[in-house]
Amino acid sequence: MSDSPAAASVPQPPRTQLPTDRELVMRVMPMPADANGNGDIFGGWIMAQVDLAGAVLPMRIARGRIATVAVNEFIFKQAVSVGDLLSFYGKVLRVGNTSVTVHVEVYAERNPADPHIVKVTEATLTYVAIDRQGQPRPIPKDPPA
Ligand SMILES: CCCCCCCCCCCCCCCC(=O)SCCNC(=O)CCNC(=O)[C@H](O)C(C)(C)COP(=O)(O)OP(=O)(O)OC[C@H]1O[C@@H](n2cnc3c(N)ncnc32)[C@H](O)[C@@H]1OP(=O)(O)O
Repeated sequence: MSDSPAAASVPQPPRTQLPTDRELVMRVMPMPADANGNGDIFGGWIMAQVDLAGAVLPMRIARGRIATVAVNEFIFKQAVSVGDLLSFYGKVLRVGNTSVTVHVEVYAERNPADPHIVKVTEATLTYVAIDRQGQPRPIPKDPPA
């Protein structure tokens, strides 16, 4: 019960708000099949979602095929639970000759009876624009038509 003294003493992650300075690139809700033996969501499942979400802005910029070349940083700040609504926000940090580096923040919306928004994960990833042979190609400089 949430109003018991024992539950009241369980530390809760800080409440926060969804960011307004970056772009919402993906939303997804983890399912029971994505959970580990503790009932939390597998870190590997979260990493796969971050890879997909992180690709959205670089793909727009590269205007074509890209490949993940590096996960520069990955932080699991809070556990994710079945039923959390996960929102992925992206921000471009750097556009190079052939690569785009993005920062992704993941927020969980949980507990509809007493809504909480919690930052659960953040990561920095680099994607490379590739041609049909899988070789790096220059990022287009001209704006899209
Ligand atoms: C319209 C829009 C809607 C979009 C809606 C989309 C929805 C979303 C779709 C999902 C889209 C798929 C998203 C998943 C994509 C995979 O899962 S890809 C699978 C996993 N990745 C791979 O298999 C890649 C394997 N690696 C390779 O093939 C080669 O290493 C690569 C990537 C072609 C690069 O080749 P290379 O010869 O190593 O490249 P190199 O010339 O040394 O460096 C190229 C650039 O990478 C940078 N780089 C190299 N190493 C590093 C490093 N360790 N750290 C940082 N940067 C590095 C270099 O600095 C260079 O950058 P620039 O200075 O040119 O800007």
